[in-house]
Amino acid sequence: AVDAGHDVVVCARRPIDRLVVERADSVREIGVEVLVDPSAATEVDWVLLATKAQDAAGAAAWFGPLIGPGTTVVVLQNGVDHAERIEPLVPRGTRVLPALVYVAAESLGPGHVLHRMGARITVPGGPGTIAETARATFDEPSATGAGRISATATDPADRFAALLDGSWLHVERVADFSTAAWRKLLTNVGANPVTSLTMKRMSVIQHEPAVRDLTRALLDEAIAVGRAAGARLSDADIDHTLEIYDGFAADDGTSMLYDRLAGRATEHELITGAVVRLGEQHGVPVPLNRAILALMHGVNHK
Ligand SMILES: NC(=O)C1=CN([C@@H]2O[C@H](COP(=O)(O)OP(=O)(O)OC[C@H]3O[C@@H](n4cnc5c(N)ncnc54)[C@H](OP(=O)(O)O)[C@@H]3O)[C@@H](O)[C@H]2O)C=CC1
Ligand SMILES: CC(C)(CO)C(=O)C(=O)O
Repeated sequence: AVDAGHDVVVCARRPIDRLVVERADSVREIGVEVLVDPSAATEVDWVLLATKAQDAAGAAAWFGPLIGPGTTVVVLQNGVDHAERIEPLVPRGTRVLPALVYVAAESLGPGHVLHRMGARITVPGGPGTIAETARATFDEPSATGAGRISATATDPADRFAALLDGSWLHVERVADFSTAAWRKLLTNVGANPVTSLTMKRMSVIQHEPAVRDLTRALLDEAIAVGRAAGARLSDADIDHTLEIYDGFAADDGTSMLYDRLAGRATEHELITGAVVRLGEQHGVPVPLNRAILALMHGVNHK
């Protein structure tokens, strides 16, 4: 948003001296205002919510001062139920825009982020077809989903694309967001718990045959649940997701691994938990995801 020319205020829970984004070939300090006290915040056009799902309720103190009738809240989190999760926390009638984040980043400390790969954010609305989205990559959105944005756009998805126009991020707009959200969930259903449980990076899925077989089986169960829930997924999504995992560097991790390495709570309920809950709801057996969920509960046991 800074690159697109906007004033950005970071609402943090602890002071940050500098905001630094590191990439393989660059280190950049980003100029932003940082607030730590919600009473210092004022109404804004956009709230970009990027906490872990379990921290959203804790961040709700910011919503009162930040949100007014013209505000749109973009939920930049994993999972398949962004709006249902956040709507109870914001004033009734607030526009909530779910967003699928195809940006892999590792927090290296307060205000210090390592951007590993990806530049795509997918939101609901617009012309993008699901067949094309299936071919999109972390860096490149589908051609129709990234199409022209009208300067007078009123749809929240178009307005969000316009907001980030001129930045390095590509906002992709898709008509069938439910399928898109399930497809993004697949990128997490295998890699996130497997890396977090093994405490290993992507190479464990890329190169350890038994782990790869387990990952394939976790994806297979999740696809059956997604289809029962109405997502237009097919068996081809297993290979597509494994190709995505193979596209990571061997030492890339996942947000759930980074949380475990830092001793923080993990987002397993949002990912494996969603597959297990919806599997129960739709009568689809998910024994492997259920076992993985139990182990994630164990990892988070205090
Ligand atoms: N990391 C990744 O590669 C990807 C992550 N995602 C998803 O994006 C979302 C964000 O993940 P990620 O960026 O990894 O998360 P991080 O944990 O790195 O960042 C979340 C930030 O939220 C802050 N926060 C938590 N509670 C509050 C609060 N009450 N008030 C203000 N700030 C608060 C944290 O502050 P503090 O620093 O004090 O802990 C932290 O800086 C998750 O849903 C994740 O699944 C999706 C795709 C890729
Ligand atoms: C692994 C990645 C980048 C996508 O699979 C992700 O969404 C996460 O780390 O939570």
